[in-house]
Order: sequence, then structure tokens, then C-alpha cells
Amino acid sequence: MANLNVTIPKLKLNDGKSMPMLGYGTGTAWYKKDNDSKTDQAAIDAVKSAIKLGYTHLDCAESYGTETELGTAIKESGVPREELFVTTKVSKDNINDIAGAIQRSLEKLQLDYVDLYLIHQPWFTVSEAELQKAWADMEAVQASGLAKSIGVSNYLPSHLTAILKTAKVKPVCNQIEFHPYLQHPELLEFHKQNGIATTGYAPLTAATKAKPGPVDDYVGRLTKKYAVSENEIYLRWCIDQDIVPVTTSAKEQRLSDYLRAVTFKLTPREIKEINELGSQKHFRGFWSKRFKEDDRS
Ligand SMILES: NC(=O)C1=CN([C@@H]2O[C@H](COP(=O)(O)OP(=O)(O)OC[C@H]3O[C@@H](n4cnc5c(N)ncnc54)[C@H](O)[C@@H]3O)[C@@H](O)[C@H]2O)C=CC1
Ligand SMILES: O=CCc1c[nH]c2ccccc12
Repeated sequence: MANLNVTIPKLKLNDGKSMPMLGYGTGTAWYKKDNDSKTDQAAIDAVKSAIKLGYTHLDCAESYGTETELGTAIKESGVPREELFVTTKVSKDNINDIAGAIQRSLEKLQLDYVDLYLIHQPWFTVSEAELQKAWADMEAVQASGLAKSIGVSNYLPSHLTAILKTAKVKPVCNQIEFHPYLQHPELLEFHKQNGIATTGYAPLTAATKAKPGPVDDYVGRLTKKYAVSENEIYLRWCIDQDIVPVTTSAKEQRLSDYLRAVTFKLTPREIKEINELGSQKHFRGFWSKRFKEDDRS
């Protein structure tokens, strides 16, 4: 397998830290843990392959049940801690004990700190005051040094507006589902106005879950032009818009292929064409019951 020896570019965050612009996720369809107390060797091996290939941005969450495996993989990889960017997320079960949740996550991860700590979803804190309290608890985690940066996931403009009213520290990012069939133009504009970076999960949806679709033919032509697969076009389409895609696979070949996304650049016209074609279809693969049917933000 070709090790491309690529350099993954970094995105500067609003707190001065930097995030590698291609993430490797550990909470996905390929990995389903049937017993939370058992360590899964396949998951450890998959993360180690990713790190060996050059992935440094590693995305996790306490809900995934993979923090122990991620921690073991990091340790066994031998890569110095400071070369990695590790994210985990607090789950709804622990939203009233964020201080305890980060400690437990760090223990499983065998780390002294995470680079990024996120609130996984907003809807369990229904009132504005509860959203604000949870965010203040995140700020305390950052002040304690256990998370270098703090952010949110699956937040809508209304949730962000609520926390920004009382925030001492702005979220560095909002991790949202992002692909041509879920482009969130208003939310992205809100992020831009407030200096909040966008991290995009499920970036390969148009190729893996939402076919056939209006972008298929055009993206097919781009695969020939750039001699890459559809997956890399979708990853590059994110990166070229300063959106950090978080993808995954247990297959080493696929992980190696994804890295080609940092070896070429789409033109502004190609990005615009994918945006326009993609807007003709709406598809949400995650949390659809939590978002209102008509909510595309
Ligand atoms: N914050 C949140 O609420 C969420 C965060 N995430 C994070 O994002 C990460 C990536 O999410 P995904 O939806 O998996 O991203 P994705 O859209 O990049 O899909 C990756 C999946 O597609 C498969 N795939 C790639 N090419 C394929 C092909 N040609 N044929 C068939 N399958 C193919 C891969 O094997 C892998 O299972 C997660 O591991 C997690 O860390 C994911 C969902 C929600
Ligand atoms: O965060 C994204 C969705 C997801 C993937 N695996 C799990 C496990 C438990 C909660 C959520 C998720």
C-alpha cells in the first residue's frame, strides 16, 4: 500500500490552536461494540493503521464506547502525544457532570488532556439557561487544562445564540453532518460571522448512503480529471471550503486512498457546481428524529 507521506493542512481556530483538516472517526457503522466492558482489538488495530498512515486528528465520544481502544491505539502507535489532535465528546447522560465526564474519558484515553472537548448534542438541555450552564461547565474544563479547546456538535443557530450570550470563551467549532445534500448555508454563515469553525461528519454520504443523486454525474467527471475516487472529491470539497471532514474506515486501503484528498484542489467553479447540484436534494443520515423534518440548517 502506498504511504503517500502527505502533510495534512491545519485550520487555525478562534483560540489560536490548530486543527488538522482531515479527521479519523471512531464512532461508525463498521464498529459496533456489543459489550462495553470488553476491549475490541479490531478497533485498536484500525486506529493504529490510521495513525501509521498519517492521520493525526482522531475523533471520539464517550457514547461510542471506543475511548479505551483509542487510548490503547495512541499508546501503542508510539507517536508523540503533541503530534496528535484528540477529540472526545460529553454525552447526554453526563451533561450535568461535565467535570466528572472529562476525567473518566481521560482515564479511558490514558491521556492528560484532549485537544478538543465537545458537547455531543444540544437537545437534552432544553432551556437557554441549561445550555448556558453546560457551556460554563465546558469553560471550566478548559480553564483546568483538561481540554485545550472546547466546542459543540449538532448545534443550530438558536443554540449557539443562547450560549454566546453568556460565553466567556466562544466554541472553537461546531461538528455537524455535512455533505452536498446537507449544506446548512444559514448555519455556516452564522459560524463565519462568529469565528466558529465547521467540522463535517458523514462527509461521504453522497457516495455511500444517498445515491442516486444530482451530484453523481458531475462528481464522476471530476474523479477522472483528478484520478481519485468520489470519496476524495467529497473530502476535498469540504477542505476547499475550510470545513474539516471527519471520515473513517476499518480498511487500510480506503484510509490510504482518502489521503489523496490533500494532494489536489478543486477550482472555485467546481465547488460552486457541487454546491448547486447538491442543493437540489436533501438528505440527513444522523439524528433525523431530533431535527424537525423541514429543518435544513
Ligand atoms: N457528532 C456527531 O453527532 C457525529 C459524529 N460522527 C463522527 O464522524 C465519523 C465519520 O462518520 P461517517 O458517517 O462514518 O463518515 P463518512 O461519510 O466518511 O463514511 C465513512 C464510512 O463510509 C464507508 N465507505 C467509504 N467508501 C465506501 C464505499 N466505496 N462503499 C461502501 N462504503 C464505503 C467507510 O468504510 C465508512 O464506514 C464518525 O466515526 C464519528 O467520529 C459521525 C456521526 C455523528
Ligand atoms: O456521533 C455520532 C453517531 C454515533 C455513531 N456511533 C454512536 C454510538 C453512540 C451514540 C452515537 C453514535
